[in-house]
Amino acid sequence: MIYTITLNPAVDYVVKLELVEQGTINRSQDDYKEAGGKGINVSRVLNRLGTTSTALGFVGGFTGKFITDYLEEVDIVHDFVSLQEDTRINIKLKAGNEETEINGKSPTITEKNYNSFVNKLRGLTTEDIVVLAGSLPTFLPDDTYHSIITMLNAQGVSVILDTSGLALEQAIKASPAFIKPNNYELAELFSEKAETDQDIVRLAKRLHEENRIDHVFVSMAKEGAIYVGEAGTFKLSAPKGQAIHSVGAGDSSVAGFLYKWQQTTNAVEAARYAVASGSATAFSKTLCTKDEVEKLLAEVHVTAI
Ligand SMILES: Nc1ncnc2c1ncn2[C@@H]1O[C@H](COP(=O)(O)OP(=O)(O)O)[C@@H](O)[C@H]1O
Ligand SMILES: O=P(O)(O)OC[C@H]1O[C@](O)(COP(=O)(O)O)[C@@H](O)[C@@H]1O
Repeated sequence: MIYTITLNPAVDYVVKLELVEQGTINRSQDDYKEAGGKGINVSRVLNRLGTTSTALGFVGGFTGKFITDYLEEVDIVHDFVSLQEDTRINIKLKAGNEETEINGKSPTITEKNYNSFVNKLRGLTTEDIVVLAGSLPTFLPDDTYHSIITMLNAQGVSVILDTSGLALEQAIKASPAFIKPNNYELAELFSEKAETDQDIVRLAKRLHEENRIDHVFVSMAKEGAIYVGEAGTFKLSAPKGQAIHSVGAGDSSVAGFLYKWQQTTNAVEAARYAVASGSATAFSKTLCTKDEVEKLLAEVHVTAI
């Protein structure tokens, strides 16, 4: 069974307009709300690809209810711990071609809340895969993912990780099976430039070899991705197209990789599917559908480097 963990979910409030003028009233041309947060997006895309998963983490208040109602509507099983305070709202502003994000602050998570959550992971086994994705709520320490991965590795569970900053820096020391930093997150992690393919390959190889991470998938938005892992080192081009809304593109890549890896255990095919999934989301108003992904697959060119 696949479990996605979103410790800091969000209602994404997407607002579209031509131009934002500071210090005056702006009116949106289109706006809508999405059940978001990285693990939840992974569950949503897996669901669209035809794979079931259970969404775990914390939700609270009317925004939390919005998320659980939505998941129930689309038949995604969830088992969140309920919080007293509201789940955050993240503002995703698309003004012309420019995307600006204001991610809200997290609700309070008590020790009791956290322990209830961890207890849900104790029964997982080698049959299970866990996706840990997104930022950590401010109430949890930077080594939270590190502790969860250590615990799950000891239970024989495969862990996929998509996070950034200090949470990522700590978590990689516990050797998750797969990570998906983007090129900026990779540069931040090593406090080094990650501008050329050579820079990215060198840093990704360090993660693969020194941190014993089986699959390192570095996403690079419209430049596609670089994969370093047991299967070798590959550059994957992204299909060309009109980016409509790229929020969730990274989460779609994670879901795409996992979906194809489960079917084939072929890392190159999984990486190709990951790029097509990310691009299909970037090219649509919301998260990708299976049809949209499969139409783009032939446009992802894989080169061994
Ligand atoms: N403008 C774009 N054109 C084509 N593909 C894109 C574009 N933006 C994102 N993607 C696809 O989505 C994937 C993830 O995007 P990226 O922006 O790197 O992730 P994140 O959202 O995690 O920062 C890329 O590897 C690529 O396949
Ligand atoms: O947990 P974080 O890092 O604040 O990110 C949360 C945001 O990321 C998203 O999951 C989108 O992520 P990506 O664009 O990286 O795929 C949004 O749904 C959510 O608002």
